[in-house]
Amino acid sequence: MRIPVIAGNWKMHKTVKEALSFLSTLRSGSLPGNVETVICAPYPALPALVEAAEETGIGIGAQNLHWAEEGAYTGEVSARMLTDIGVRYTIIGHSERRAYFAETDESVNRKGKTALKHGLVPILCVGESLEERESGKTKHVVREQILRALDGFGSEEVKRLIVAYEPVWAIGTGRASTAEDAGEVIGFVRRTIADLYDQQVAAEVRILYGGSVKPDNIGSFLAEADIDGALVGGASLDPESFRQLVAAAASGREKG
Ligand SMILES: O=C[C@H](O)COP(=O)(O)O
Repeated sequence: MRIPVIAGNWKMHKTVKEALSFLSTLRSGSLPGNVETVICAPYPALPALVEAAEETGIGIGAQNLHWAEEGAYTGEVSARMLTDIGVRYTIIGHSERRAYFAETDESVNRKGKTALKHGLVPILCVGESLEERESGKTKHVVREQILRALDGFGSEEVKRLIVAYEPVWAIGTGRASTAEDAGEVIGFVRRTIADLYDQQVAAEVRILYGGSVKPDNIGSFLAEADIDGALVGGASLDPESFRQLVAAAASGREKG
């Protein structure tokens, strides 16, 4: 059975103080235990969040990492620096990094390998632009992103991955995909993984939807057989809204 995942991506929001205040509010209520709950925060907040999240069951993640072990890469952060402070997840290939920071499928692939080597769980983001969608290329684009990102990955590595399907046009726009469309693309991603590996591997990989997920629409996404949770931007910034997202995932049915 696949455990559902709710991952918040705070993007470039929250100082250390604001991050700790969020966690303190979140901790003041109960969080269900049968959901893998993750917060991907800006680097400066990570050490304090890891410490504050101890014994809460909440995993802390980065939003990016560098693929090299170490070296002359000004401004970058390595996998070892993240694991050293207790970070357990990292987003790779978010569309904002692809669009604004020249992230390529090749760098995403290298980052994924480095993350796995160091025991981090990569949250691999894929998704098509509006233009690609309107020209009927969604599945082609997503398949290519998956093939290139997973190039050279073994079955055991892929099982540890979390994939997030995030159509670029749905991110931060308030215009979410329909649950049916998202379910169809995510089913296609699972079949692509089954073709590349096998059914068992595909059945174990958690695949999330991301793009304008809110407490009032998450239920429809979670009702889709292949959708295992959500990667959430805006609605993860408020502790009450984030709690509602986690609660919705906890009340869903088991999948896989
Ligand atoms: O990583 C999260 C996504 O970019 C979704 O952001 P959003 O929920 O603000 O649309």
